Amino acid sequence: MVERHHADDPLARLRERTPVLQTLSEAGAEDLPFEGTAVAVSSHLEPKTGIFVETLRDAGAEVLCTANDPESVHGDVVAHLDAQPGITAFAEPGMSEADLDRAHRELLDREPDVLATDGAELLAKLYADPDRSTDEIRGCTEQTTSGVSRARAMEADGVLDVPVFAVNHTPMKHWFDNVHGTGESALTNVMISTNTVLSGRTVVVAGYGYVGRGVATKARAIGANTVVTEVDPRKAIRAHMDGHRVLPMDEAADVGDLFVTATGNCRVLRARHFERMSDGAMLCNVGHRDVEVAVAELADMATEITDLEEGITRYSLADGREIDLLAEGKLVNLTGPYSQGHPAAVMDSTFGAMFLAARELAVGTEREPGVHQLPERLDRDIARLKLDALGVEIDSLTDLQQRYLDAWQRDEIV
Ligand SMILES: NC(=O)c1ccc[n+]([C@@H]2O[C@H](COP(=O)([O-])OP(=O)(O)OC[C@H]3O[C@@H](n4cnc5c(N)ncnc54)[C@H](O)[C@@H]3O)[C@@H](O)[C@H]2O)c1
Repeated sequence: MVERHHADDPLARLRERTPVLQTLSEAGAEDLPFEGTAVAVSSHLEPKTGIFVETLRDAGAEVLCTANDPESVHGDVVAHLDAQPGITAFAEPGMSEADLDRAHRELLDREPDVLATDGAELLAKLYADPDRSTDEIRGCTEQTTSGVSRARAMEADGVLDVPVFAVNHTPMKHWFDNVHGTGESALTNVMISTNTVLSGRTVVVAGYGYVGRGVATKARAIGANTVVTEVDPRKAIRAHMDGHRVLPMDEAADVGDLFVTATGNCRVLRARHFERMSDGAMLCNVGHRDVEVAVAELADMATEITDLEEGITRYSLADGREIDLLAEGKLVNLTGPYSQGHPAAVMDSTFGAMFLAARELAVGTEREPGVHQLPERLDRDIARLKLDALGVEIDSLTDLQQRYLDAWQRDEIV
């Protein structure tokens, strides 16, 4: 992980590159929509999250921030945030999973009104403790695919009694963040940390959702041969029609040079696949935490495990093959040695959508418990702010065009 060294303000450089959040921050400082509201932010505590936290605070919130992954806590960001009025950090660099668990409990003891989560861990902790009341919680806004599926699982179990906005599922999030942000940052990290050229190599991508599609498309764009594995027939045909080779993982294991898991699922790469991989194969994960590669099975097969360099662990197998695991099977774009997460330009719209979702929970009409789509008007608001920031202008419908689209007897109009 790269610590930044802007002595006085580690967020300074990123403020310039997050125009959507800066606009929301300026408007929020006038209206103070979050006044009297405590917002708990649980995310990767790195600079872009820091900007999000400041934006909420500028708009009147008391912000309680914590990590969702101990590996992605940036000490300079935490110190900078914690020193500001209206912000309390419940995280520290080098913390263990047990420390993080304790930090989450301490944060929840402060009884936040709104949760803004990445992975829904804080939401799950809330319901895991039967002594905690959710009566005063106005809702949660969830940023990522895995967190939304977790919230849906809570809803299906009849546990969830607050509204959750599935921010991941709004177009202004997953069209850009999952596809371009993860796609580019994952491959960049692999190439830098392994000093590898991917052109001409075979990249196997497990999962062809938004993230997998981004990784596979960008890998092919830089000259790699791409193979996709899937369990959903529609996603598989989409990958096929997009020009990737689709194979079961048992066969893909034979041909891959680099394997990238992007499924949100567990044990996608496991012993039966490691047995077939070629010498020098590299494995990494950009999907869900550290469960997509069965690292313990790889360790069981190894006669020697060497920390080759930061972020690369080499597993030497009895038959002489060596397999390199990147970032210990954790998210390579967020916890790898050179990781800076997603580019600021992408997180600007993601956190912009998170901000509007949290504001809707704080001051909008009360919603039923359950998982909700972000209202389309808010998604469009983010798109407009983003276009303004880019200086890109678009056309608008003429009155006649609008009437034409609204009519079913169209011959009378044209
Ligand atoms: N690293 C990051 O910065 C980052 C950013 C965004 C999302 N994510 C995570 O990436 C994961 C994928 O997100 P998404 O938006 O693409 O989700 P998605 O639901 O659109 O796609 C996941 C795909 O994986 C497939 N899949 C499930 N199990 C599989 C298996 N065993 N083998 C092959 N394919 C399988 C599914 O059919 C689906 O098509 C999630 O865990 C999400 O939280 C990570």
